[in-house]
Amino acid sequence: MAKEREAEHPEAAEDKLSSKAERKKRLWSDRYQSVREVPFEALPKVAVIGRPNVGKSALFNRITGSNKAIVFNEPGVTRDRLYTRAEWTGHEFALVDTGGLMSSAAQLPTQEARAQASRDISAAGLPSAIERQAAAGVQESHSIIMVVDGKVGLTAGDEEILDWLRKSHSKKPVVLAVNKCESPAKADLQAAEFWNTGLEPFPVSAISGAGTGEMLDSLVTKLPDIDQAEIDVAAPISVAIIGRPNVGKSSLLNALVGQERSIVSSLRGTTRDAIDTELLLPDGRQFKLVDTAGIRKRAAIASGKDGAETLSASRAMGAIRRGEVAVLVIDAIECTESGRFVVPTQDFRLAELIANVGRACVVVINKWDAVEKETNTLRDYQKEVLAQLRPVSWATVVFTSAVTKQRVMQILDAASLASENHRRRISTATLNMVVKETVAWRAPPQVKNSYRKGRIYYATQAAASPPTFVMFVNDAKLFSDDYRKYFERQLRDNIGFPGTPIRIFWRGKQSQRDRD
Ligand SMILES: Nc1nc2c(ncn2[C@@H]2O[C@H](COP(=O)(O)OP(=O)(O)OP(=O)(O)O)[C@@H](O)[C@H]2O)c(=O)[nH]1
Ligand SMILES: Nc1nc2c(ncn2[C@@H]2O[C@H](COP(=O)(O)OP(=O)(O)OP(=O)(O)O)[C@@H](O)[C@H]2O)c(=O)[nH]1
Repeated sequence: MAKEREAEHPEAAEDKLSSKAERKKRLWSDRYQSVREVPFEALPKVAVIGRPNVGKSALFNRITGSNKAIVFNEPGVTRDRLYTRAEWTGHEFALVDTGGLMSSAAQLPTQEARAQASRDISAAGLPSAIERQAAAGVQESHSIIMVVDGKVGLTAGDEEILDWLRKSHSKKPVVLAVNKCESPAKADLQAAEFWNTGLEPFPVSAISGAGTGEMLDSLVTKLPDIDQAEIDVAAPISVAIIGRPNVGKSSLLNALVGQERSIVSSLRGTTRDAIDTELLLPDGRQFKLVDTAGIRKRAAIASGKDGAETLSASRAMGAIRRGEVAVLVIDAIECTESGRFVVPTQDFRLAELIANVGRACVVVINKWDAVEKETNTLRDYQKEVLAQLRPVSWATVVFTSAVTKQRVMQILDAASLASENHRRRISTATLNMVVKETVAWRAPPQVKNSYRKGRIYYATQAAASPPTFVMFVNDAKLFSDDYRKYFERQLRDNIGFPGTPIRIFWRGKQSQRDRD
C-alpha cells in the first residue's frame, strides 16, 4: 500500500525520507539523554541511623517501598554491605542498610558481653547505641537520616549520637526524622522539642507514611548529583566468553588480556573455580571477564591428552548468567567445512540460550586467518551469520584471529556498545511517539468475521537489562505473532538497540482484570 502511494507521489516519498532521517536524529539524541541504569556504586548513599527501636527499619521499608525486593549485595573488598535502591521525585539514591546492626550490642545475651561491646565501642569513640559497622555505614554515606522517637521525646542517647555526628561527620547533611508522629494534631507538638538539636525536625510516621514526603523533599535537595564519569568508572562491563570446545576461547582470552592490559587481576568468586579477570584499557574502560577459570582449566586439559572434553550445558549457562554480555565464539573452519558457510547447530543452541536468558551478545567468528575467503565482503558474511543465528539476529559479528590478533580488540568495542544498549532506558514520550508512528504505518490486524481491532493505548519501558516494554492494549489476543514481529522490527529500526535482546509484553485489559 505504502509503496503504491509512493509510486504515485514520489515527492511524498521524499518527504517521508527526510522526516524519517530527521526523526532518527531526534531519537538518537534522545538516546544519549535517556536515563541509564545507574549502578549502585555511583548512587549517592544515605544512611538511616538512630537508637534502637525508634523505627529505623520501618522507615527504611517505607522509603524503599516497592523497591524493597531489589536488595543488592555488593561484595566489597573488605566487607559486605547491603544497599537498597530508592527514588524520590526523580532523585535516585541508595539506602545503606545499617538495620539490625545498631541494636545488636544491646541485644547481646550476657551482661558481660554487653559491657565488653560497649567498651569496644567507646574505645572507638562511638556513642553507646552505635556499633562500629553502623558507623562504617555512616562513614561511606553522603547524607544521613537520623531517626528519633516522637513518642518518647529527645533522649540522652539521641544527643550522644547527634554529638558524634557533629564531631565526626560535620560535613554530612543530616535530616532529622521524628518518627511515630501519626496524629496530625499532635505531630508538630511532638516534633517541637527537637528544635533544641539545632536541626529542623520533620514529624513522620514510618507506619502510616505521614510526613515522609516532606522529609524526603528536604533530603533530596541535599544529595549530590550523580557523577556521570563515576558511572562509567564504577560499572565494569562483565563479559562471558562462551563457545564449544576448541573454538579458541582461551586463545582469545590470552590475546585480550595480553595485548592491551594495564591492570589484570584475578578475582576469586564465591565458588571455588569461578575466577574473573579484570581488564582496564588505557582509555579507562573496564571489563570483567567472568568465569575465566573454566576457560583456563579446559585449555589445560586440551593441551594435555584429552582435547575433546565436551562443554557442559550447565557450565555455559552459568557463565551466560554471570555476564552481562555473552561473547559467543564460533570456529570459522567448522563453518566453512562443507564448502558453503554454515553455522553449526550447536552454536545455534548457544545463541538461543543467550537470548532466552536476556543477555547482550557479540558473535565472534574466530580462526578467520585459517579459512579460504570467497569474494564476499565481510558485510555479506555478517548477514549470513545473523540470518543463520536468528535468536541473536540483533548481535554484532566480529571476524577475528586469535593467532594474528586481527580485530581481537573489536570484541571489546562491540561488547561496550552491546552493554550500553542493554542498560538503556528511553523516555515514555519517545516510546509512545514511535508506537504511534508504527501503528500509523501498519494498523493492527482486524480479526476475521469481527469488527474487533487491536488498539494500543500506551507503552512504557518497564525495565532495562534487557530493555523490556509493556504495551497496554485492548486485547492481547488481537495482536498476531506476525504483527508483533513487525512491531519489534520497527522499534529496533527507530530507536536502535544493537547488541541486546528486547522484550515486549502485550497486556490486555482482560489479562489485567485476571491478575487483579
Ligand atoms: N506508632 C508507631 N510505631 C512505630 C512507627 N515506626 C516503627 N514503630 C514501631 O517501633 C518499633 C521499632 O521499630 P523498628 O523499625 O524495628 O525500629 P528500629 O529502629 O529498626 O529498631 P532496632 O532494629 O532495634 O534498632 C516497632 O514496634 C514498630 O512497630 C511509627 O511510625 N509509629
Ligand atoms: N588458525 C587459528 N587457530 C586458532 C585460533 N584461535 C585458536 N586456534 C587454535 O585452536 C585450538 C583451540 O584453541 P583454544 O584457545 O584452546 O580453544 P578453547 O575454545 O579454549 O578450547 P577448550 O579449552 O577446549 O574449550 C588451538 O590449537 C589454537 O591454537 C585462530 O584464530 N586461528
